[in-house]
Amino acid sequence: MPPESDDAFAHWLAGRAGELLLQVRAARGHADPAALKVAGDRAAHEFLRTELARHRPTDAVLSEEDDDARRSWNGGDGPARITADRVWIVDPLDGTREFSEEGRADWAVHVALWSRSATSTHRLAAGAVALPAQHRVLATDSAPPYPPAPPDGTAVRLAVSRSRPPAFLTALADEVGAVLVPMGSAGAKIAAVVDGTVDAYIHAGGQYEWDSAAPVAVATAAGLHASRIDGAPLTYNRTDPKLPDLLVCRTDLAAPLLAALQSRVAA
Ligand SMILES: Nc1ncnc2c1ncn2[C@@H]1O[C@H](COP(=O)(O)O)[C@@H](OP(=O)(O)O)[C@H]1O
Ligand SMILES: [Mg+2]
Repeated sequence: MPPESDDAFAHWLAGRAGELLLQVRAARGHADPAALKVAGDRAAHEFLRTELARHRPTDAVLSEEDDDARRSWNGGDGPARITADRVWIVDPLDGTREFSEEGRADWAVHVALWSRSATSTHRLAAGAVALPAQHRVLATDSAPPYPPAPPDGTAVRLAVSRSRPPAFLTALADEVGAVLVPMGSAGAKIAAVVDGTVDAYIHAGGQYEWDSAAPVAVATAAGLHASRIDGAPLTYNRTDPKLPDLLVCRTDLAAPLLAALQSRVAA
């Protein structure tokens, strides 16, 4: 039986889905990357859906792999999650592209619980990010420590999408004296901020709630800054699941990075 508390359950779910993904990867190999992506997405999604239905039958679920997941609900009859008090926001396989590439470890499983009664602005009551190929799970049930500050004089290391980096980031990096660190998966990038491998993660131009919910729950549990790139709070379980940009960083970097982002956001 899985653990009872929501935090520990999220940790368990993400870890088990991650083990399943490692098995799918080992069994299928990398000869057909497109088929491997589909098999991984489906296996992790079905596992999460089944276990959530079994152990949290009255909670709603928003999963990237649901047919209508990307739909924006403007009035009318929305899905149960819109009025639900508790919604699991899951990305069964974040960094699908990297999962299909041999040897890469920058892909993740995201499991977050949004709760209407949570007091934080993002209302994420629990979260877990499994990094199966890195053999670790970051989760709110084992609050990660705040990352160590790098030695003085070290350039700011800025994690950025490998495949869809925001166009303005090269100029922004020049402005603040940062180096860009391309990496796959929002979860893997935020995990790299949590463990101090990089100092910040900036994304813009498109993403959905499931791409950031679980990693943001873990990052804020560690005391890190997480917001939209204009400084507004990240909010979840909205009628439109698009959440196209974010900044996650050490708190001492939030003000200078938001200031540098301000002109780009307005542009
Ligand atoms: N412009 C965009 N529009 C929609 N989704 C985007 C996006 N840029 C990144 N993402 C999503 O954010 C996640 C991390 O992206 P990246 O690895 O490029 O940093 C990926 O999730 P999935 O792998 O779950 O699809 C990717 O699809
Ligand atoms: Mg994703």
